[in-house]
Amino acid sequence: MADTKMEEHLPADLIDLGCKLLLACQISPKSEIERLLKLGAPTWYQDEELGWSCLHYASERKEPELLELLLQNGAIWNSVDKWNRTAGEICLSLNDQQGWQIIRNEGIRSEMLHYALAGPSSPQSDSSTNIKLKAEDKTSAGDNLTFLKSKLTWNVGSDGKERVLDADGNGVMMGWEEPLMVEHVKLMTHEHPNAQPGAEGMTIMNVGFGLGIVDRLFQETQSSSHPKPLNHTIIEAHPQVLEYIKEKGIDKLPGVKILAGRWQDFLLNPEKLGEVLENTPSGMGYDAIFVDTFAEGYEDLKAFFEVLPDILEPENGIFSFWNGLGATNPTIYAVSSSLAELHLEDVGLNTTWHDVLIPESLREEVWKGVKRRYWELSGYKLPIAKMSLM
Ligand SMILES: C[S@@+](CC[C@H](N)C(=O)[O-])C[C@H]1O[C@@H](n2cnc3c(N)ncnc32)[C@H](O)[C@@H]1O
Repeated sequence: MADTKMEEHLPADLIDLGCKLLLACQISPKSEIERLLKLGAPTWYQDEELGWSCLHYASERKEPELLELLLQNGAIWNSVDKWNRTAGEICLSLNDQQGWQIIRNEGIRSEMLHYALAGPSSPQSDSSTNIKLKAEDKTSAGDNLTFLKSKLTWNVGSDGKERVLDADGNGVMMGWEEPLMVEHVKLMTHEHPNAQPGAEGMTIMNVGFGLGIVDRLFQETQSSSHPKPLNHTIIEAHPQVLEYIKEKGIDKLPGVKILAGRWQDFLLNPEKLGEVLENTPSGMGYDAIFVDTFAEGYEDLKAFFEVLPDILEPENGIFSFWNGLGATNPTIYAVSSSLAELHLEDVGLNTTWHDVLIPESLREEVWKGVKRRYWELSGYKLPIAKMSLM
């Protein structure tokens, strides 16, 4: 957004061209916009009043070629206005599916390119145009190691549901997510051969205990006719959550094994990986793996994807994860979900998406007393991924 301090350092003629481009994107023909771009008009420039970029203004015109022209000339697909809306949201509000797809596709292209250029082992590189799927702060919600040292509080929210908050008042796990966890568990277990009557039971790995909702559901889905999990491994890193697990006797349940530490300590360390696979019959990998941690970003999730071929049972194994990154904005959420699908494909997994509606009532009451709202959408995209058969 054009802030006055920044403008002091910009050449006056660049600011002038930026303002002209914003105006041209509202009222001028494409030829005039092309002329300004040739003169070097900055496509990243945003006005002060609304925080709108040339792409926001152009989105109101429903002219696909104009959006393409601006994107080809460096317009930033995910720059947000004062209300956290990208140009994609302007298209959605005008029911312009074509315009929205152009912006979303540019998001996917640019994010994939970013990761391809960053390479598999480079440090967390970043650029102003790529999605900030990780807060850049060192507070508890933005940094995993800070979070793991912070003090947690268990309480009941005004929606009557239990929740865990971190030291800064951010929701680590909130009871409103239970219906979504129910869907995850259903889709991961119902059709699996090892969960059918008479079968031996599934081998399950859950990363991140939180309130233990998903773990309770994994135990409960097995009825008198369906077997309980044969093995249920939980990886959890926060010392207070580990205490809570002991207090509740979760670690004493048949088949349950607690691995105390970060998932990175177990799964990215070849010596420990053997220990993790010992829990599965003939070391072939888990039947179901679910990941839902806290204060981790897309880079961490992608690193998790990369170990899946070593830990997921290849024939019928099912992987799913809490799909919460970018969920404060529909366009960014769509791009981050597609990015995950493409990166899962890179490691040999096919993803199907299940759309789950989140009722309005669940979206309001729950946030009282919580510092940072992490969910703004009416729907949840639930991923189910399996090894693709060659
Ligand atoms: C959102 S909660 C999980 C909620 C859980 N799915 C449920 O149904 O209640 C996240 C959990 O992940 C744990 N965690 C965070 N980072 C972790 C890491 N790197 N490795 C293992 N556990 C982690 C947190 O301590 C917290 O208990």
